[in-house]
Amino acid sequence: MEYNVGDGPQETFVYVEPAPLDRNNSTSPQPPPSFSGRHVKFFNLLTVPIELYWEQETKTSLVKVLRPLSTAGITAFVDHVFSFRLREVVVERFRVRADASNVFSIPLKVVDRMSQYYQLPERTQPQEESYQWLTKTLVYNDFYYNATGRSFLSRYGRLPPRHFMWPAEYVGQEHKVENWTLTVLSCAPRVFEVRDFLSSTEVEHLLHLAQHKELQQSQVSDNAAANGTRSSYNTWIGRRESPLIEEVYRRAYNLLQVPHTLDVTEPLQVVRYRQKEAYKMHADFGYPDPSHPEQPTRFATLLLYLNAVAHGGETAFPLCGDLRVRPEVGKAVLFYLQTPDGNMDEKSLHEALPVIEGEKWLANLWFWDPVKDVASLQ
Ligand SMILES: O=C(O)CCC(=O)C(=O)O
Ligand SMILES: [Fe+2]
Repeated sequence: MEYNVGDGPQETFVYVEPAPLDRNNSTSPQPPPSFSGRHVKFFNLLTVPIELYWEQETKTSLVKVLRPLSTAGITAFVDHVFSFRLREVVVERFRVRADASNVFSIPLKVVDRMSQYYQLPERTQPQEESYQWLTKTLVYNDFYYNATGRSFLSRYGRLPPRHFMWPAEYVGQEHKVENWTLTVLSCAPRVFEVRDFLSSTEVEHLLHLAQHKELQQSQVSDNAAANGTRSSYNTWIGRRESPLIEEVYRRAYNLLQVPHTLDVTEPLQVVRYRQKEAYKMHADFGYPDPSHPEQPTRFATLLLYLNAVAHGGETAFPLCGDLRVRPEVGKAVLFYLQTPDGNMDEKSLHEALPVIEGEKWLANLWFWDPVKDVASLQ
């Protein structure tokens, strides 16, 4: 794709999603989404915090406060309206669209005028750097959206993922790693299942370790918006807690073909959902500080199901038809959070449906690209 973000014409590789194939190599249409929502990314280009509100007919509610020169992402429904407010004044309104990019900012041409009008502080040197990256990203997003039909949810200049990605050319395609088989459940996003990834001894061991720790109410990074988003409890299990756990990590690294030497994962997060508990639609990736040269963020999620749920509790991927994965003891599900050009994959939005009967136990293992750097997230 050719583009120009102000440094002269340039060319780059962008990922255009291929039509999925069926087993006979003929193209089959991508199933339509069963969810009328989108991932929405907001940019604050000002040197002061900006408040993001959700505007409903009868009330408005604060979603979050964006720090100066930062970005934030949320999941929202098409046609919902949001606003930026500065000193209680609405400075911009945005409507979530089904047929356009949902990357939103105060228009570039009014940033300076607005800064003067409100007598905002001048940009410091690090803020100036972030400002340059963010404005280039906004310009790049227009080119990217035209070429790919997707919003550019990464930062301009971010490299493609350094890690290997398994191809997903058709549903049912299989890849073998050691004694395990990755079976493609969806091509966009790339979702794979691996049955019997954990032995029953490993599952019992993980449950045993988790049950002996104190479970905490699950958190999400953006608290204000998240009230009611995630109702489960969880705890964390580090790699070195036992030889059996170390073996699970080793196998997971092999499954994804990522280097063992790098600190590419977070600790295992074991989650318990009781009846009615759920995790509403969300993205697992986050946004690093725009000035961070590596732009570290989550790259892939490996879900490990630790029990079979009597009723409910499926993991749903509603932006690729209505894929629902049923928990089964020892089953793993791998999905990528990025596309091969380093963009964040909006289609990886997913949801843990409410448990209707029984309990659900699951572990998340999050892989980072290039390496874990939680402190970089805004
Ligand atoms: O519980 C599940 O099925 C998915 C959990 C999840 O998406 C998360 O914890 O980020
Ligand atoms: Fe998730």
